[in-house]
Amino acid sequence: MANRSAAVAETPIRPDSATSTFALEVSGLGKRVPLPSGELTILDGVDFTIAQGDTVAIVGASGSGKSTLLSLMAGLDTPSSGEVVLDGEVLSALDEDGRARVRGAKVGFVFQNFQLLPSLTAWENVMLPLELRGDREVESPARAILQQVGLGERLGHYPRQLSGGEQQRVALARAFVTRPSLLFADEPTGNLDSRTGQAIIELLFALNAQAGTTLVLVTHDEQLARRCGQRLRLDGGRLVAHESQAA
Ligand SMILES: Nc1ncnc2c1ncn2[C@@H]1O[C@H](COP(=O)(O)OP(=O)(O)OP(=O)(O)O)[C@@H](O)[C@H]1O
Repeated sequence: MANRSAAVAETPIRPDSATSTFALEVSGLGKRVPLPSGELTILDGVDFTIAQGDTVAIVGASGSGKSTLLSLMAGLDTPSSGEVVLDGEVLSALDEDGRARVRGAKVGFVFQNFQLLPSLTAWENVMLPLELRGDREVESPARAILQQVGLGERLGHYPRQLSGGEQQRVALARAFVTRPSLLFADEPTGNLDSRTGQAIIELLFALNAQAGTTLVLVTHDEQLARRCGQRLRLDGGRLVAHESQAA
């Protein structure tokens, strides 16, 4: 674990864009879905701002709307009301192609269940976001970041040949290879044993420290939430607390 963090710290990386005052501005955000009997309100009137480089945990009981909020912030879903401004881009003003462009340029996303493509090797999985945005140079940056997460010897291995923690490190490498200014992670340690989860946490914060990437994490893990500079607490789809860590 210590060696992996040290390896990460050796090669500084910088996000391509970090120009706006706020990495994220969320105002009046609401999400409602139709039900046979009416409408379900998942999020209601959520407001907050996050500065570039902050580390933020979204916490709350199961069903409180955490994953929905994360998807809206990352432009993976569209709100019923309100607005998300991501690194200066008003997401609600964009169509799906526009949101995909913003995601490709500014956002990395880590899912709880890794979501690696099983038919691609670790290296190919990490090259994919670079290929999708049309980069000409894909092999070398993908190899470099896999080396940074300690998987330089496993480039040609398929997800089924990797442990859960190794797959999550590939997923982290895939999320970071585009040098996003914001990284969103939904329960990044949720499927891992505590020791492997701890290694992933160290890796996330090492990448944040060296690259200034804003981290926004949904988590039930109190230890991880305490490591973050801010905590957003949801209850029944409403933001009920926005706490900053004591220095
Ligand atoms: N597309 C949808 N259609 C209907 N209900 C939905 C939809 N998306 C989310 N929900 C409901 O909205 C509520 C909030 O869901 P969400 O996944 O955001 O919660 P969460 O806080 O992340 O929960 P958990 O901690 O269990 O993952 C849940 O009751 C969920 O069933």
